[in-house]
Amino acid sequence: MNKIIIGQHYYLNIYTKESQWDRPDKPADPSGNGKADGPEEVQCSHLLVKHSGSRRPSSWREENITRSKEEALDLVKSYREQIASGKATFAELASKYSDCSSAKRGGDLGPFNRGAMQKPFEQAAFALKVGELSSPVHTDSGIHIIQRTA
Ligand SMILES: O=C(O)CN(Cc1ccccc1)C(=O)c1nc(-c2ccccc2)[nH]c1C(=O)O
Repeated sequence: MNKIIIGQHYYLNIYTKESQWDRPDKPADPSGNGKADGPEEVQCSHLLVKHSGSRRPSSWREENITRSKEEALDLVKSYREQIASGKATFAELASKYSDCSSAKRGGDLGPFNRGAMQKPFEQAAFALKVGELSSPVHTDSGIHIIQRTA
């Protein structure tokens, strides 16, 4: 149990809201990216593969999408592998295979804040570092690979 000494000054980082007894050895980082809850806004691209259980099993690619969820997951994993190994770029595969209308923009969704996307998508996107590829993400729309671009 730490002793509390009445009247002892402590130091508060006004950006990350963290406090400490010892005098900080460097100025606080105003971008607030030091700690706490991560970025306010991210920019991402995604590749969506819909399946028979998608809320809207239709897209610019295919009027009536009948593939199973398992088939969709196999496809998403294969696209992820091609991107991660450098065999193809994210934009090449998203523009050819994504069942989202953003396929026309290489999968780019532009910048967004928390609250804009379905929760599983948001959680995955905000946990990525810039340039990082997500694991397969399941939403009501289908199965996604997400790449954070900013
Ligand atoms: O889920 C639904 O009931 C229908 N949707 C939502 C939707 C439909 C058209 C445009 C944008 C979003 C989709 O299935 C969908 N979701 C997305 C999506 C999901 C997560 C992040 C970004 C886009 N794109 C699409 C699309 O057709 O183009």
